[in-house]
Amino acid sequence: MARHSDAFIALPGGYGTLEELFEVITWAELGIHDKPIGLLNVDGYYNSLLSFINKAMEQSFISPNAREIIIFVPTATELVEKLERCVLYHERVPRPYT
Ligand SMILES: C/C(=C\CNc1ncnc2c1ncn2[C@@H]1O[C@H](COP(=O)(O)O)[C@@H](O)[C@H]1O)CO
Repeated sequence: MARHSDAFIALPGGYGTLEELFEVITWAELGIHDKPIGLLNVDGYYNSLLSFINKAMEQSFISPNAREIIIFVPTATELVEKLERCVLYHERVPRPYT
């Protein structure tokens, strides 16, 4: 399923959502895919996760480049716009893993 996707989107969710989210993030960090990953941050649901990730970056556990893997946006419209821009960009880049 991941291979056939153009992008990944996480809505507010629990352990299952977080597990799948971090799986595709770590795959991106490892270079297994270069597809955009969006978090729909409805009513600030993911604000505390964003703070934690920023703290991990400040303390050098997450690199600034890896921090940029995730797109945090509050609305579906904004998320689709940003993901479409990323997909258009990535379609111009050869994908060695496909
Ligand atoms: C082995 C893998 C995943 C194992 N976990 C799940 N597999 C299938 N469905 C799941 C898993 N965890 C949660 N779900 C369902 O998704 C919905 C949202 O879950 P959340 O915990 O509230 O985010 C819910 O319907 C769960 O039943 C492969 O990596």
